[in-house]
Amino acid sequence: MSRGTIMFKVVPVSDPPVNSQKMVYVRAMTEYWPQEDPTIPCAEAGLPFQKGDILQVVDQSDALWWQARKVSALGTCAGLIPSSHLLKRKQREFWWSQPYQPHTHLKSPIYKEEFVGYGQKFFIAGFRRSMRLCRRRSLLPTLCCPSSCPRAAGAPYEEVVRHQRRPSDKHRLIVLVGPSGVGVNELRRQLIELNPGRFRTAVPHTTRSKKSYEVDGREYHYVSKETFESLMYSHRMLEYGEYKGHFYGTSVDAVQAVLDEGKICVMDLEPQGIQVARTHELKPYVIFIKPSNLSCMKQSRKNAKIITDYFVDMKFKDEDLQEMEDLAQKMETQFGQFFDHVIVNDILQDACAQLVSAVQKAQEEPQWVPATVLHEPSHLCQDEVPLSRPKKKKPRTKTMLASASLEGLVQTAIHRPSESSEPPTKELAEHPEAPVQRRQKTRVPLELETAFTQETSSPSSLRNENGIDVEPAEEPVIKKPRRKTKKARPAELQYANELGVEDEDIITDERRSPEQQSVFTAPTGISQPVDKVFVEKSRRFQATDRSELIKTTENADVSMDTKPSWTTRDVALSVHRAFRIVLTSLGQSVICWRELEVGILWGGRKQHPKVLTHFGITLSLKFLSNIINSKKTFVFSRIDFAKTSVAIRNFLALDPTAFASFLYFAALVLSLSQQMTSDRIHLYTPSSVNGSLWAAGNEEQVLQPWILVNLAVTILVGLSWLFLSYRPGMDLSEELMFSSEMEEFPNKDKG
Ligand SMILES: Nc1ncnc2c1ncn2[C@@H]1O[C@H](COP(=O)(O)OP(=O)(O)OP(=O)(O)O)[C@@H](O)[C@H]1O
Repeated sequence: MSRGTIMFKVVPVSDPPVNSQKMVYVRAMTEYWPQEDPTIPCAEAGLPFQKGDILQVVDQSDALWWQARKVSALGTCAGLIPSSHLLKRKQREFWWSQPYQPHTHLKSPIYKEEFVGYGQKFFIAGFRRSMRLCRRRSLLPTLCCPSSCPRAAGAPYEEVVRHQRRPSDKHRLIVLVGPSGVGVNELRRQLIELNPGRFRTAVPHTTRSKKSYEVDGREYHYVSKETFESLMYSHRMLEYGEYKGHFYGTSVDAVQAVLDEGKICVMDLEPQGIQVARTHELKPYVIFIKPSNLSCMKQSRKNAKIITDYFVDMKFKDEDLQEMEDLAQKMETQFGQFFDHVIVNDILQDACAQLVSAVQKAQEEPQWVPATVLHEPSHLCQDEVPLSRPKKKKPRTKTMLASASLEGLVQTAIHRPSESSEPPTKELAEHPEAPVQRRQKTRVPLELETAFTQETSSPSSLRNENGIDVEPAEEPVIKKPRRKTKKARPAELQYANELGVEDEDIITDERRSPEQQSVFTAPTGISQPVDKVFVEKSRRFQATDRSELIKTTENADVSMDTKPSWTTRDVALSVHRAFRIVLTSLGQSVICWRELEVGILWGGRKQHPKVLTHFGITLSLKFLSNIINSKKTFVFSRIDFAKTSVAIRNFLALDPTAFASFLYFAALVLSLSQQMTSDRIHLYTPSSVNGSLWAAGNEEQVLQPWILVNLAVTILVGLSWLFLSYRPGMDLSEELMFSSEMEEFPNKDKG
């Protein structure tokens, strides 16, 4: 259907296989459908791929369109795929064209502590606490997650190499990922129980204090908050969270310790944490545990229980299963490219068998691993695919490399990181990729990027080897902003950064030599910082003048509003304090009322002299004890009654606070023993009156023990108040409200 001149580019097949030296394997981090891409020069020649597919890139000589085939179908013809740079650009354009969607977070981890195989000789700590009930609480899921770094997330291809672990190497870390409730912990537990000598989990760190039955390094590593924070900030934590005011997390070193023992470390991670774990030292193998379909799950989870925060076993409801399925889908969409293996957990035994076999394969069979992980400690926010250009080796090595490359098997020892930075070999210099450097400095309008078959008559344009019309390197459009950039560099760069201009958008004077230019990163489409930036206003993006925005930023009062927002904890504390004030006031009011009562009774004593004299004395005593008793809320706030053993120990050690509390407690019990008499006194009517609770003549008999008990109560309360005055400022109630740890007990099902 094309008109005008059609130009074909015919490249002779070089000897032997096409560009074998440039054969690189990549994992697709996104999907691509050529039939839906209007910019592809020939949709039929396009190679569709999905996230996670491993592609063999056989030709990268074109800046925009590479040729590749799927490793799963190496016998087929190579097809066209967008180059890394072009695909990234397409992704950005696609992103901008999308309506605004608030970021949805996946759940974040918290930790549960649990014995496994109760009565057996090993512990498993650090199991996640189910988020089902407690997820509504405010947690601090501050995951240090480079995947949230848009640059890392945006890399469309990731270079991978085939890696076979040598028997002398440490084992690869096994990471299990899955939606809450799918059975991640169950499978891990089963795997470890199967062979505790071979599999282990990493011991997590916590900032909470050790319980009496715990051993440091067994359930947890107990560390100070400062130590924990330093681990966090030095990126030594694979993931961490806060629960009940304490930090919990699993460190790289804890995993390393298991691997150093020669065991296989099995841990579960939230998908956001996978990127952090992808290091040279851990080489994680990620297994996604996926729920089966709803009807199967209803059947298989008929008797399963959800372990909740409160240790109440609950059955799965339909909506739980639905939620699990939805979450699994979201995880797959967002993080599927990082999964090395997927296991559908339907029949538990089957899933467990699959897990054992997958773990075995991960350790003993060749696998595709990210090149960065294999070469050196990873650079977490590395944006582009490293895309090293394999160096042309001397004949002997070359054969070895070529054959290894062809087999798709490159050993660690062969593939050295230095290769990417090494200067090109002679052969490379002989066949320079057509003006690579010029392409780097050239801005190709997007519409021209696909103009393989179009003719252009622009006299000022050059034509690159692909027949793409490009503007010459010395073209003024490029030069102008470059000079400008140079002049206004400090301020502009600062604003540029504020406004999210990426480094690659800024033209500098540096000219990269073709030697440094990786064929993979051919940055043909370098853009310039434009005058307009898109700013989100009223839930959509609108173009705004960059200079205006800078002015606004300058003029705006940028002082941060550091006013802390109210947390649930603050509300609880305020309510507690308010209650304390109300209770105290109430106590004072009761005392006033007593005073009034005594007054009234004394006033009427002529009528009932005997009884009322007793009343007067006893009520005065009661009045005194009430004054002191009104403080009892505070007395009991000085001791943690939940920890009875500690309280008794303190009492025996004659700790004044514990002693005072026990005296109060005794006083309380004594006063309750005479409560009935107290009620009769309150309802006193002379025995002569019809319906009186008092029999004539026995008032004294009833009142005698009442007076004695009240006397004892008053003495006890007085004494305890004396003891308390040793430590007047102590009040544990607020602390206990939040920091009391729940005493857990073994789960029946699992015990
Ligand atoms: N295939 C299965 N068939 C039947 N029951 C299962 C299966 N897999 C897991 N279960 C049960 O489902 C419940 C939840 O499993 P588990 O605690 O392992 O989930 P999880 O993925 O670790 O979730 P969470 O992170 O919320 O703790 C457990 O009672 C477990 O025994």
